[in-house]
Amino acid sequence: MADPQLHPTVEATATEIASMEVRGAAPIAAAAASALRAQAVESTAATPAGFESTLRAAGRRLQATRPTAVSLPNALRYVLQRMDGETVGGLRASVIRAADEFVDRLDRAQADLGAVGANRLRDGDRVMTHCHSTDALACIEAAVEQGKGISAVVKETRPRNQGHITARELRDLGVDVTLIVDSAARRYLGAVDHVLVGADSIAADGSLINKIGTSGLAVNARDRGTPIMAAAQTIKLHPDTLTGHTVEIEMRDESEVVDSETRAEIGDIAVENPAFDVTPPRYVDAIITERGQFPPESIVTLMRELFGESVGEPWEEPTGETE
Ligand SMILES: O=P(O)(O)OC[C@H]1O[C@H](OP(=O)(O)O)[C@H](O)[C@@H]1O
Repeated sequence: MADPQLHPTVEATATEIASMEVRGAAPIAAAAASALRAQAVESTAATPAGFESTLRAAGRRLQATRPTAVSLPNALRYVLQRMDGETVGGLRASVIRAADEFVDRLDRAQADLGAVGANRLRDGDRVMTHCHSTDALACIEAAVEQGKGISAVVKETRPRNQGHITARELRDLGVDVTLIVDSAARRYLGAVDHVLVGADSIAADGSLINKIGTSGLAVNARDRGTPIMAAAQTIKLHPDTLTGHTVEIEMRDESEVVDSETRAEIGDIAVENPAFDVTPPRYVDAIITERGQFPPESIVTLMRELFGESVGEPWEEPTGETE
């Protein structure tokens, strides 16, 4: 049941993230920060403690939607750790400021990352993509803006076919696009210059957590000698993995894989639908961030610089202070 304290925008955003109407790690982060902002703007809390408690409840509601993309908790951390003030008005202003700053930084980071990624692409290059990643597309967009001619082989990316979104967006950029089924990827790998994917999370050891199918693609790409680059803003770096935590892989509903008619036909056959997989760092050539490109094994240095060794969960109520 919806929490009556929560602003309708928080509920709506949480529902849209869970149903994947809002999807892609960066768009999810922006939506979550904006939802906290809406909660702050219209909060009717009478006391500073009440205001903070409601913002944390909104954070918990958003955090509980999807488990794999770390951009979501990183967005909540950014905003909630900057919530500061002695009065409701002061607290409200701090949340609005932090949310606006976060979204602004996100936009700038993607543009900066795009410029870094574009430097790896030469005029005439052919790129293979998997799923739909706004960070990955920013690299191709920047290359096209530099006047480079780029063509693309786009994997459709079952079960939700987000490759179709990539195909349309690349076509609109003027890229020559060929759409293929996922199982055709190996056949085309010898004829592409790069595999370019996004990331939902990057672990401290440089592992790439991305849409299911990425790891098989990366192994095949290595076998064919095709370099693989992952475009990932630093909000995709997973700080919990610094202390040994693993990244939870989201299991989604079987209805994304089989329709109800097929479900009835196949009877008691189990269907599983993992949304992501883990690509070991040795299969990834470069992680492209707004801070430059990194070999996966060195990403831990950047993570320590950005997060330190400890990260909080500012959406949790401090012990003994529930309201
Ligand atoms: O942040 P951007 O680059 O847009 O997307 C990053 C990743 O998010 C997507 O996951 P989903 O479609 O939300 O399950 C894909 O796995 C994509 O590579």
